[in-house]
Amino acid sequence: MGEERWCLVVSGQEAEERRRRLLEAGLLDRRYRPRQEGGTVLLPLTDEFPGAVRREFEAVPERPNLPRHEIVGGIAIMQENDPAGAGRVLTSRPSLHTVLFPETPVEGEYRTRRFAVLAGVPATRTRVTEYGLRFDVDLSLAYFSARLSTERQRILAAMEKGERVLDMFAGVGPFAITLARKADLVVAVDINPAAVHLLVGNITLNRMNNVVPVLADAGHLPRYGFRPFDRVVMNLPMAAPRYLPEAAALCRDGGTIHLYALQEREGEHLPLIRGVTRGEVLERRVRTYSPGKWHAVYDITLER
Ligand SMILES: C[S@@+](CC[C@H](N)C(=O)[O-])C[C@H]1O[C@@H](n2cnc3c(N)ncnc32)[C@H](O)[C@@H]1O
Repeated sequence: MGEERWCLVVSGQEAEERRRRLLEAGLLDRRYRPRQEGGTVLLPLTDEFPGAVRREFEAVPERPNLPRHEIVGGIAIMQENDPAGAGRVLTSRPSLHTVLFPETPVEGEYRTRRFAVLAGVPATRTRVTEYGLRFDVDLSLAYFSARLSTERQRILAAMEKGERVLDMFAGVGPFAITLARKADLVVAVDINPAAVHLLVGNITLNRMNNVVPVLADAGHLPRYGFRPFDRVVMNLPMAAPRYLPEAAALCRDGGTIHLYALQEREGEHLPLIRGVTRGEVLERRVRTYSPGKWHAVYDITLER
């Protein structure tokens, strides 16, 4: 069949999480294709590892040198306006139906982009699978980024079962629906009607009966009489700090606020956070936005 390699044998359920962790640690051998054996998944390793066993693997066929792109479901988003390269990207994976080039940056209140179609069928709508959940997205109508999937899993892991969660800037629902796996209730708010329309579809698609979609301005939420939440997610890096007073008013004492913010200095938003809240604050870098600027997340645990 193939070549004998070291590998880890994991259950189907934990395969995606283990694959991601091995990849992050540089231990997954990407030259070979993971494969199933009975009810288990075999993950090829770059080296011998405690618990590793020897199995045969098929090598992944070499890909032609492709231009840089990001994949969102069946759509590839190119970094350069390169129609010839787009054609090669399109044929590199059978799952792709469209290759787009962003003509604008992420902009406006709805945080959307305008795209040119470089190859494939002219579409901005696609279905994304993330950790077993499915999301219908339309990249020209509502924001979506697959790059935040690790963040969603981090918050899910930090949650207790049965929490009440508020997602103040929910978009098509990736945080809200992910966190609904553990939450008792998730209130998912967005100001963009197209995002809320997709969110409603995604709630149905994932058979969630504990997510309440709300079309509203997050700044108006304190006046709607919600009972305080255990956790508030604020994923609007350009402007979320402005809404911290509302988030603090909606979060219970001892609850947690996850504030995503764009910054160019460590601790840039700490003075504002200290001015509005009391409690423990942990700051982490999430991803680079542009040279010298990054998205940070501040996990704020309110004092009891
Ligand atoms: C960066 S996107 C994040 C969406 C989603 N959390 C995700 O991870 O895909 C921010 C979202 O906030 C929404 N938004 C912007 N201003 C808002 C406001 N004042 N109230 C509620 N939603 C708002 C936008 O429409 C957009 O969908």
